[in-house]
Amino acid sequence: MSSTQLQARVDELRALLTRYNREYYELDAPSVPDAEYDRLFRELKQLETDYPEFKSAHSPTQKVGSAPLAEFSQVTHEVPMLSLDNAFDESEFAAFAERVKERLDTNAEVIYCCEPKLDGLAVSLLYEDGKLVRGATRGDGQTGEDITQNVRTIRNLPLQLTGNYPARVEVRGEVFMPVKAFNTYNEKALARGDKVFANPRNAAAGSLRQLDSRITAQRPLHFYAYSMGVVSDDLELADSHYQRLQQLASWGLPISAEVKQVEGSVGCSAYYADILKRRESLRYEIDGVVLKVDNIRQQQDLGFVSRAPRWAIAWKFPAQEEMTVLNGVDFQVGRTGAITPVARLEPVAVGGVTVSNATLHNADEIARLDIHIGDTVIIRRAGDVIPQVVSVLPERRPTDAQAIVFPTECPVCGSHVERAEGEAVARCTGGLICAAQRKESLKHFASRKAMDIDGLGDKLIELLVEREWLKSPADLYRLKARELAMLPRMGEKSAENIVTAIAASKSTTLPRFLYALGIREVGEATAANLASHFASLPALAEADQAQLEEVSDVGGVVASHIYQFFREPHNQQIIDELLELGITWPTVEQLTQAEATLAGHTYVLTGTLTEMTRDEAKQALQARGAKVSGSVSKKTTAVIAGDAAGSKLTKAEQLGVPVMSEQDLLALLQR
Ligand SMILES: NC(=O)c1ccc[n+]([C@@H]2O[C@H](COP(=O)([O-])OP(=O)(O)OC[C@H]3O[C@@H](n4cnc5c(N)ncnc54)[C@H](O)[C@@H]3O)[C@@H](O)[C@H]2O)c1
Ligand SMILES: [Zn+2]
Repeated sequence: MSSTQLQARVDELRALLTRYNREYYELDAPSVPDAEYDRLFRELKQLETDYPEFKSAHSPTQKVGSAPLAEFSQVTHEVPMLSLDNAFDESEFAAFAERVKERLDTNAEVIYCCEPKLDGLAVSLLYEDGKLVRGATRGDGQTGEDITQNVRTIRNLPLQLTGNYPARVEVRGEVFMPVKAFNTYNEKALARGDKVFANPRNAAAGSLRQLDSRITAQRPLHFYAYSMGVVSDDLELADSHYQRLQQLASWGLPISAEVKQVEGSVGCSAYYADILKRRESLRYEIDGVVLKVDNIRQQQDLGFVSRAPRWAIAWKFPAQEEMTVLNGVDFQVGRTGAITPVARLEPVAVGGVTVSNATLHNADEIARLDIHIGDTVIIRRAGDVIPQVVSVLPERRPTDAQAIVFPTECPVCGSHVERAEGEAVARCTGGLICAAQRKESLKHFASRKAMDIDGLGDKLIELLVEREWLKSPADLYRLKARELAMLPRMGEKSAENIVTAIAASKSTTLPRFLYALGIREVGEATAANLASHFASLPALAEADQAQLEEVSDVGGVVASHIYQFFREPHNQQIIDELLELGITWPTVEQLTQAEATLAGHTYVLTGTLTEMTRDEAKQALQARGAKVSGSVSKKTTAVIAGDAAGSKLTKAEQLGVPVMSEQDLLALLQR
């Protein structure tokens, strides 16, 4: 590279890092993963080392954090709050440990204090006479933001010290959001339609740096102390960092249970390996371990460089977030027909493994991320959880990026895909024939409240599906005892029993058969209502949406599920096969005209009845052909109001729907 090219690269790196610092420290909304930031930072540092003419005190490599936001009052740190140097692998850590020994001019093993590197944000807490009087962020290391009111809301942070504490002490530590709390917070935010946080570190920073401390108070933040700033001299401090942490603990300050004293670089390596192994089981997210020379005198001998102490290093774990390119999207069909978009990624190492797939959850998530094929995306893989797409880098979108089109047909069976109103999940409607759903729909079909096939357990169904003996419920009725008997652990006798039970299930009832079909949201009760309303299967299959909604307990969503089910030719075909194979039921008695005195009327029950329960009233009305609905509309014939009737009564009055008393109801039922 020519000197002009080098200068251009240095300028570019500085501009990028300055921008990323602002996004990360000031806005709590980074646009690139830490791994990318770290790569650029190291590249710049290397260039500045190799070509000292590019060195500058204004370079991001010489600075800590970012300037405090003007919205907050400012706090000047009496002792600067620094950053830490990083090691990304064993050899970098070994080089650090060597340098420490050389600088201390010792051959003896150095004692280290090892701590988890909590991934949150650094705070400074000032205690005077044991009382918390001020809390501040690190800011640019010299000046931070006054967040006293906010830190006061952190539950495990003492407002008053206990035991034998010094008159004045500045405590430093990390504020973070435990992983479980972070997940719960995001789930709720998603349900409310609020902004979600990309990771626990952003959640902690965004929650703590609020102008309104009431918002901070609602966020599940946590604090661990890891060092001291200035301390008044009325109390003697230990000359070991580890011992000082114990002193902090004795004053009531929470410290991590993972803090450990070890000998030399061998001890540090073992600590690193142990914590890395347990990383996922810790309650909080960590991005590495911090290894500190334990002896305070040795710390002082080693001193500082511009942005970090020479006596400590952050040995980072493999990053849990990385960036890569979205090459395409596949749509997978789950056991219940739910269709999940899966991102096909350019393979990338995340959290120590190569990731080439990530879930995109559903169509809403695709819209929320505004993700296109060809986009550069940030992937997060924490623990055993399926990798997630956190965000998209819109500025890196290529011109030929393609929008993601959700399929209208099931990729497995070709059935129509349905997405119910108000639901995030899209589903395949081919429940009976869809290979992806075969096991579940067959288990349901055979279950006790459905076709009630004795002896046909879940395990056997799974085996039969795996062997492809069962592709649809109709295949059940074609099974031969002789074939079944060849299965492992199946005697001739039990094979015969099963075939007999299958044959016996042929004579069933219409409600059972409807329930067995596994139409979404059609439970036993709805199946029974459908059967008595339509009396025959063809009548039900031909009913339109409005006719279906006339059935008691059938609302718009259920009606649409039923309607769609019978529009699917595959489903109709299986039903025909089943009937041909001999499934029968006694004709359902439709109400005679004489019995159906209330046919075509819809009633709504509200309040407490005295002569009967609401359920009894409902059954009595339904027995006379009426529909009983849960909500009042213009179509309601009348609202029957018992004692303490509420909003439904008001609604009826607003809509001009007649209101009847319990006495009126009794009279109606007498007719
Ligand atoms: N994604 C981005 O755009 C972006 C931008 C800026 C910074 N960053 C990330 O932040 C890092 C730099 O941040 P930094 O200057 O805060 O340094 P750092 O996070 O690498 O290390 C210093 C910090 O570690 C924390 N810490 C946690 N546990 C500790 C312990 N036991 N003892 C001492 N300190 C402990 C403290 O908050 C301290 O300030 C980068 O390496 C990068 O990963 C990312
Ligand atoms: Zn399907």
